[in-house]
Amino acid sequence: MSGHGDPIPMMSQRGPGLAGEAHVPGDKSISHRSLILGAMAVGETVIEGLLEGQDVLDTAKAMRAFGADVTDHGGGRWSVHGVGVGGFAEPDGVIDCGNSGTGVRLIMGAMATSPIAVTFTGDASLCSRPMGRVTDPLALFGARAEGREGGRLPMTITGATDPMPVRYTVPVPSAQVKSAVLLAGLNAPGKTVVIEQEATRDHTERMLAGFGAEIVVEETAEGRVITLTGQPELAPQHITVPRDPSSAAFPVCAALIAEGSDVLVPNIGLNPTRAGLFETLREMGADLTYENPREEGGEPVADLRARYSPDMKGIEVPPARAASMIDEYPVLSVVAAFADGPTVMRGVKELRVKESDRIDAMAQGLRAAGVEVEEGEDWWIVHGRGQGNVPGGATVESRLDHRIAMSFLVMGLATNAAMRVDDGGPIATSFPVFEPLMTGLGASVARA
Ligand SMILES: O=C(O)C1=C[C@@H](OP(=O)(O)O)[C@@H](O)[C@H](O)C1
Ligand SMILES: C=C(OP(=O)(O)O)C(=O)O
Repeated sequence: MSGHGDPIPMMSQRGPGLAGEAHVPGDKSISHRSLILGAMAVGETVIEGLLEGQDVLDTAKAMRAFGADVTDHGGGRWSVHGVGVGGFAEPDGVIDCGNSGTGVRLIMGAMATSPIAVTFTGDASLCSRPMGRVTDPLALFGARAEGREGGRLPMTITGATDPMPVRYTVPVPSAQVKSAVLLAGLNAPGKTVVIEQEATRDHTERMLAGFGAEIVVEETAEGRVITLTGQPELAPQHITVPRDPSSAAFPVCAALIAEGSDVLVPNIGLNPTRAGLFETLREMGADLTYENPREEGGEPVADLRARYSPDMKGIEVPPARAASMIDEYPVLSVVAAFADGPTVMRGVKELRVKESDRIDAMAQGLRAAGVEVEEGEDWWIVHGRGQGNVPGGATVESRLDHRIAMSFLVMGLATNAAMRVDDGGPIATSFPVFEPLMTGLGASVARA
């Protein structure tokens, strides 16, 4: 199990409101995939705007351990000299994916059809998360996994020597599982078919097509059927990473709840498989607009403008939207506390197996801040108190979970008394510039 530095206690409190432009970093999902597919291509892939958060840096390190040449040119520009599909070398040491579920699961898929044995580990959070959801389908290709009970890290995967293509229906709505199977399918001869009943983020499919793989996506009565032809030669790409909507969520939600705010968050990727939060906020009555909508690098992009919205109402979030905003429920629950009436969130069992059990982590912190929350295994309800009526004044545990830490720091910008988190360290996994970005907008967020 890898370590984590000394805790960084942080606090936030109400101030004059947020103003200005918030330039959030590159998309985490797309950054991981750029490095992994770059490492599986032949030749030099150039990546602009890579997220330099710890999760992605751990994936870069792993790609080097497999033999790819990964170089940081500064200013977010990186290059990867790939080793080709099936060209991964057996790493000398353990692959430590830190806090990153996406990193470990995608890399397991990428190596599972090569004849190498790889031991994976991570921090205490990652070592508590389920890996069976990935190792089960990888076993169908012929890979073997040996780990701790319950399919937990540390775990050694021995890749298939004679991989077979598979047909697999993903049993949980998970882009990580879908992607692991597709990446494994790259080095299996013939057609690998993945079926998902609920559409999840489709960055892997889009990027595989961009690298020249033969990939067909069909909407059928069975679900979304993705067919990948194995053993292509992937052509290196020039990738510009759009800015992360999951990071944009924090300054956007802060502006909606902090009195007097008016914030512009430019160049945000609005792929429909990711933009569910913004639709939900608009349905709640948020003053949130998409300015200058356009297409960049095959992804829809717009500038988001968020203004203080004192009259938001609680709503029932459509469960069908869950996958498109799965990482945004923690910060949505904060906004819901400032809306009038209940916000009902159903069909969200996956929240219990993220970096923390996010329903439990948010429910406990919200209650400590004076907000009533009800919960069940796959649902929760936040009873909004309305703007100006949220007490706050609590210290909450971030549980090695960046989104929990950032959500409560956003909350403290509008509660009657300051909010504190015991450890803001995990924020560096996805949003290393969170603190200067927020203070640059005038928010009172600080180490405490
Ligand atoms: O594929 C990805 O990049 C991700 C998929 C989601 O996880 P699941 O696949 O577990 O839902 C999401 O929560 C995670 O932050 C990133
Ligand atoms: C769930 C998340 O990431 P991962 O699964 O990659 O750890 C997240 O970033 O919210």
